[in-house]
Amino acid sequence: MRIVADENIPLLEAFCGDVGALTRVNGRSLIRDQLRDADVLLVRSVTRVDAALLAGTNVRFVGTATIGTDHVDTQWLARQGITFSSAPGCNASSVVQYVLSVLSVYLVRQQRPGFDGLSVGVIGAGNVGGALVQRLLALGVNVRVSDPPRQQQGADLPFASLDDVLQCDVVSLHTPLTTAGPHATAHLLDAALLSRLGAGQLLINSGRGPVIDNRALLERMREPEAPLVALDVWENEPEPLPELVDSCWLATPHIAGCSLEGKCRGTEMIARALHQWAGADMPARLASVLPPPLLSELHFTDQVEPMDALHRALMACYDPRDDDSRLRGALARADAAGNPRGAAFDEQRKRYPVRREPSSLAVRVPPGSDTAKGLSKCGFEVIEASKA
Ligand SMILES: NC(=O)c1ccc[n+]([C@@H]2O[C@H](COP(=O)([O-])OP(=O)(O)OC[C@H]3O[C@@H](n4cnc5c(N)ncnc54)[C@H](O)[C@@H]3O)[C@@H](O)[C@H]2O)c1
Ligand SMILES: O=C(O)[C@H](O)[C@H](O)COP(=O)(O)O
Repeated sequence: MRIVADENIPLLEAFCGDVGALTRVNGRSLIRDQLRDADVLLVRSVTRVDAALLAGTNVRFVGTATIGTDHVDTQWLARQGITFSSAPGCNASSVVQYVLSVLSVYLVRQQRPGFDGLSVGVIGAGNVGGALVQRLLALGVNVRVSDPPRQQQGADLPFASLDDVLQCDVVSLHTPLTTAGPHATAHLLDAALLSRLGAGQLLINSGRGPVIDNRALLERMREPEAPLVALDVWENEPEPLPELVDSCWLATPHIAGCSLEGKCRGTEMIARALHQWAGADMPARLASVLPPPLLSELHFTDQVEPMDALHRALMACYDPRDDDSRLRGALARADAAGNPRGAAFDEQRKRYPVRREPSSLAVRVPPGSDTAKGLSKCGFEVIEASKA
């Protein structure tokens, strides 16, 4: 079996080496000629998988190590009898970590005492948005959810109208990108809806870029009383509007889901599907290839304010300002050298530093304290000092 795979899917040799011979490729520039002898194609979100790429090839299995599937023409694959598999939920906790860290920096910036009393509107409450809602409710946040499909299914969530959701202090987008059907999300936030957001509000998009009309957002940000904006995803990646990047409070290169754990889960999920399709037994290797949890030096005493401890723990694990400054620096260097900005954007993703999720960080705290409770609610491994 010949497997062609994106060079940015980690650990494939360990997980799929027994199924076939692996050839690594740049997923962004992949063309049909490179798939002549391939039976299997494994991609990330940067490869458009459709008739233009696959017609006339022998590829019979396509896997994407991602949650999102908008880059794959699944209907065409089904018509051709090509098996398709994705990795639902694989990096959901990584995206939740990104949002919690962004919120924590926002709270400090706005000089708010903590999560308690903050209102957050979540648009799309599936694997990512649903997990975020549970974390936020546990932290005492006033959460409002817009997710018409889940509301129609009778899910138990604090549903509200889109109008009400847009009045929250923070609005966070977690829908897939869809262009058809009653709940299509392409340009869901258009000029009219963006005009309802005002100064002091924060808009976060870590779903898919085209869910917000990026030109309309740029126009809105040029007007008075504009909201703060944190974008991880963009229209026309890897070449977002330069002025939009400049106007954002936090600009990151589509890395919200890029924790080490999230990437490894993505690999494991498509490897499992591939083994099943090939009729082979899956090697149980994830535990042995993942680095162990960090042995943290973080240690909080009775003196620390719970919100201060939570902020410091979140930042110790992941500070989105680091990704923001790396992206801006890379784009500025590309501009100065006359190099393409898209290559600089992609390079930030390819060379992304190892990022661990809160569950991998052990924090020592006084037993039974509010600090212990807050850290647990954000998913940290809490060691109460008396037991340490
Ligand atoms: N930035 C990143 O690195 C990153 C990482 C992971 C996922 N994502 C994106 O996040 C998206 C969501 O991930 P998920 O795992 O939660 O997907 P999911 O399919 O589990 O959930 C999506 C939710 O959106 C809801 N929805 C659909 N149309 C809607 C609409 N018009 N308005 C409101 N809600 C709507 C669905 O009912 C569903 O509950 C993915 O499709 C992917 O595009 C981005
Ligand atoms: O949909 C997803 O899972 C994420 O958007 C994905 O992790 C990020 O894109 P990628 O690194 O796979 O290109």
